[in-house]
This record gives sequence, C-alpha cells and structure tokens, in this order.
Amino acid sequence: MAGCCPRSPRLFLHFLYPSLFAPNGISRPSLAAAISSTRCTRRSSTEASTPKDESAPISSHLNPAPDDYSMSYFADKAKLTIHAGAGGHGCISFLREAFMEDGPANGGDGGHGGNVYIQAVHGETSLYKLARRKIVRAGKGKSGQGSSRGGQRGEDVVIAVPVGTVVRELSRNDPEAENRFLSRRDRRRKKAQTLAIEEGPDGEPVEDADRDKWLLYPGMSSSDKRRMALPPLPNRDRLLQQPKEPVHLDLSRPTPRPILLAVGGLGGLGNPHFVSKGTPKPMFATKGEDAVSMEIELELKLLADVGLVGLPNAGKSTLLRSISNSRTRIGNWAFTTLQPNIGTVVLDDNKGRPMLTSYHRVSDAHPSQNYPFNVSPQQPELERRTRFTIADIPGLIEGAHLDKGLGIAFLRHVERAGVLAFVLDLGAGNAVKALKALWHEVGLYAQMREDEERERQRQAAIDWSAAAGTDAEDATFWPSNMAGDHGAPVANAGGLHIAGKPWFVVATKGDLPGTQENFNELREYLDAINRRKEPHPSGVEGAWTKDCTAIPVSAIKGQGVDRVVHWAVGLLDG
Ligand SMILES: Nc1nc2c(ncn2[C@@H]2O[C@H](COP(=O)(O)OP(=O)(O)OP(=O)(O)O)[C@@H](O)[C@H]2O)c(=O)[nH]1
Ligand SMILES: [Mg+2]
Repeated sequence: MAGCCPRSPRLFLHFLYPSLFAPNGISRPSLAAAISSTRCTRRSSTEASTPKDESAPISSHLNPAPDDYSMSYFADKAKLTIHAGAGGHGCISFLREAFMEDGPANGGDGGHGGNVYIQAVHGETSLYKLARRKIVRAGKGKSGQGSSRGGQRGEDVVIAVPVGTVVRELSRNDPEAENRFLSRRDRRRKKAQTLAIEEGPDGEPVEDADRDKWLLYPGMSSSDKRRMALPPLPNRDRLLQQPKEPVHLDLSRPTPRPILLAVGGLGGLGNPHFVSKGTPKPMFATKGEDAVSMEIELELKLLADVGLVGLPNAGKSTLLRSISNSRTRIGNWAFTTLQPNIGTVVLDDNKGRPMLTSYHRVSDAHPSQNYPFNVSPQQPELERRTRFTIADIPGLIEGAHLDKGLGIAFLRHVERAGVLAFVLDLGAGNAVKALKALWHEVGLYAQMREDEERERQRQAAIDWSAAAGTDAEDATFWPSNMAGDHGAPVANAGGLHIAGKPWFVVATKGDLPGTQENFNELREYLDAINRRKEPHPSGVEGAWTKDCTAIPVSAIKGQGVDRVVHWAVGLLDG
C-alpha cells in the first residue's frame, strides 16, 4: 500500500501548483482530501475491480470490529505502605529585645503530624492508581519557632477507594504505642541492651532511655549536654485514638466520612512548657513523636446486581452489550475479556418511560443505623428501580481452581452479586455438562473463600497488640458493620454462600443451526432440579433451586434479551 501512495510528490505540490494552496477560499483540509483522493485512485480502482465479499459480517454494536471497544485501566488488588506524618519538634527560644538581654522562654510547639484516612466513594472504579502508587504519606508537622510561633500541622491524606473495597492490615509499626506500654525503667533497660551501655552503681543503666526524645540547646557544650538533668517526659494522649490492631474493613457502602487508619505523631513541646522554679530558663524542648506506619492490602470486589458466569467465548460480553450501555470487547476467541466490565441496564423504553415496575429497598443502600455518623435516611423504604448493574468477568474453564486459564480469582467480582446468570453457548457442546463444570468451579471458589475467612478469623482472635488486655476502644471511628474484626464478621457480609444465590441460565447463540436439541436437554435438566429430582449443580445442600430456568437468546441479533432483563429484575426483587 505504501508503494502505491509515495509521500515525496506531495512535498513538491506547493512549488508546482502554488495557486492551489493560495488562500482563495479553498480550505486546506478539502484540498488535502482532494489530493489524497487523487493519490489513492489507483488503490480504489484495484479495490473496485475485486468483487466484494458478501458473506463478510457487517459490523454493528452487537457484532463490532475487533478494535471497537473501550477499556480502562483496572486493578482489583493493591498493597500500600502508609505513613502518618511525624510531629514537628518543639523550639528552644528566649525573648530577645532591646534593653532586655535575658528574656523569658518563648519557643513554639511543633505541629502535629497528618493522619491517614480511607474513604469509599462512588466514582472510583479501580485500585489501579493506588496499586501503582504503593506508598502513601501524610504530611509531617513543622517545627515550632521563636516568638511562641507553633509549627504548622502536617497535611492529612484521604485514600479514596471504590465502594466494595476490603481493607486488611498486614503489619504495623507504632513506636509510640510500644513506648507507652513499657515502663520507663523497662524502656531504659531495652535501650541499654540495644546500645550495650554499662550499668551504673545502682544497677540502673547510665543512659536515660528518654534522652533522645529531648532537643537540647545547640549552643551548649557536649559535656554540659551530658550533665544536664532533664525532667520526666510529659504524658500526653494522642488527639485521636489509633485503631486497634489488625484493621479489617469491608467498605461495601460509600462512607459518609473518612475512616481513620493511621494517626500522626504529636508535635513536640516548646521550652516554655518546662519553666519551673528550679529551671527558669529551660534549655530543652521535646521532639515530635514518631508516627504510625502500616502495610495494608486492598481488595476490590465489584458490586454489581447481576454477575455473568460462563466459559470463554460463550457470548457473555455480547450479551452485556445487547442489554446495557457497555462497550466491552468482543472477539471470536477465548479470553477476549481480561478484566471485569460493569454495564448498567436502564429500565426504560428509550422514551423515558419505565419498561417494567420494580422496587428495591433503600435501607440496604443506606443502612444508617449502623453508622455512628448520624446519617438518617430521608428516602422511603422502597424505591422504584430505574436501572441495575451487570458484571461481565473473564471466562472460567474446567480446572480454573488449579489456576488454569485466568484462574477463579475473578469470581470475587460476582461473589456479592444478587443474582448469578450462567451464560452457556448452545453451539459449543453439551450445555448441561458446561453448567455443571461452571458450578463446580464456583463451588470450589466459595469453599476456598470460606477457608480463607476462617483462617483470618482464627488469626484475628489472637491479640498480638502491645496494648492487649487494655480496654482502649476505638468506637468513635469504627462503624460496627465495617470493622471485620471489630464488629460483625466480614464473612457474612461478603456473602460467601454463593450456592444460595438466585441464579438462571442464559442459553446464547440460539440462532446457530442444530442447537434446539441441546437447549431441550438443558431445559429438562433444570426442570428436574426444580422438581428436586436432580441435586443443585454445585452439590451444596440447601442451595437455591427455585424456578431454575434457561432463556434462549441470540445476543448477536438482540433476540430474546429482553426476557433476560425481566427475569433478572424479577429475581432481584425477590
Ligand atoms: N451466532 C452467534 N454468535 C454469537 C452470539 N453471541 C456471541 N457470539 C459470538 O461469539 C463470540 C464470542 O463472543 P464474546 O461475547 O466475546 O464471548 P465471551 O463469553 O465474552 O468471551 P470471553 O471474553 O473470551 O470469555 C463472538 O465472535 C461473538 O460475535 C450469538 O448469540 N450468536
Ligand atoms: Mg468477554
């Protein structure tokens, strides 16, 4: 193609035909178009001579060209190291004015370090940015200054995460909490051990463990510094209570206010705080406190009303396109979809009138009674459903639990869906076998999650924290419904009992010849489940076996898909 349209002649057109390029009313783009059409005449004529392939599929919204899709960066896991800000140091300063040589102490206090918060907000859809960011730091407090000027407070940081994020603490470093827990004498012993300092005649280590928490006047000689008697460190409480270890939050709803994760260090005290009868001119101030740092793991479980589960190439994405506004990628090969997609199904007749009447509980979405934040629901109990969301995930294959294909980890995005829709390709072999294989993988996934959760709860039952046994509670910042290890167990909130969810089958590619028999067999199998003659395909006792149905569709032609919407809404309404 490049050979038939050489670039060089175009470069000389200005010189050969200057009038063509003069600003005489013909715009450059139209001229350029004229040129390109002339230049490509040869190609067009050759194309025209070849007969058009009539059988080639015409691309449309439901049968798009391979490059007709939209994709955004997506990550559903992220590990973050968060550092709250350290406090600024207190200042050692004395008033100096004309005719006043020896003024009083006037060193300002250091600013407190910034805190790190987390908040689940609508509008965030992925953990991608956080996964790349890796480290989050709140601002450090500025040191105090002379003339009693306090240091500026460190800036707080709010980590915005999508609704549906689970937060787990992996490790924590809280030097101040450890110090508070140990007695002064123990701290001294510990420091002596680490520094290998000799013990004094009274058996006490010579070095005071708290000495490095003090700032001494820089103008003093080192021997004076060593000899200087320092008062006991003042006992100060943090402005906010550091949440108990380990943090475990299930942010399945937007959080009205940011939730505290790590508290910044207190700012140091300036020298006026230490003025006493014996020390009218204190040559010392305290340093700012070290702050808490933590390693946390974020896991996003998308919250869609309906989750599509199917083998690769079954037609899940085509189905999603046919009923929602999604522009997910479609291709005639396995694993076209590599990350979850959410589509919104709008329940109107394209003229703004409702397509069907459906209601959902508002209290589910705004469980204000569980929040300590005083958010009272203004909405009525039931609200008309105008839309619902549907999640399309990468295809599952047999043995996905053994990490075959893309594994089963993506099932976390349908784990919380209200309804599961199993998408089966009627043209790809026995549909009953495919359904059983899918349920087998889903069942194994549920089992794996439950084991994980049990292990986590067992670990959480052990109190590793230094403050174990103390009754420091952090109720102010911990909504009981969110704190996995502080309130209700997250396992129940996560709804791991997947087999108990309402489900149905969407039998796709019904337009292909010879699929009727396969569909009939599938329908008979589902009828047998409804009549309790066959067990639930997952094999779980007491699983959902009410009205299991299969809806035949041709998603590519948009036929039968309205029934899928109606059925899904019916199941969502319960
Ligand atoms: N004939 C016919 N073809 C369909 C139908 N639905 C989807 N297809 C085709 O099946 C192929 C796979 O469709 P996708 O929607 O990408 O399948 P998928 O389940 O999302 O595949 P993965 O993303 O790989 O899991 C595409 O070539 C579609 O055009 C249908 O109803 N009839
Ligand atoms: Mg797909």
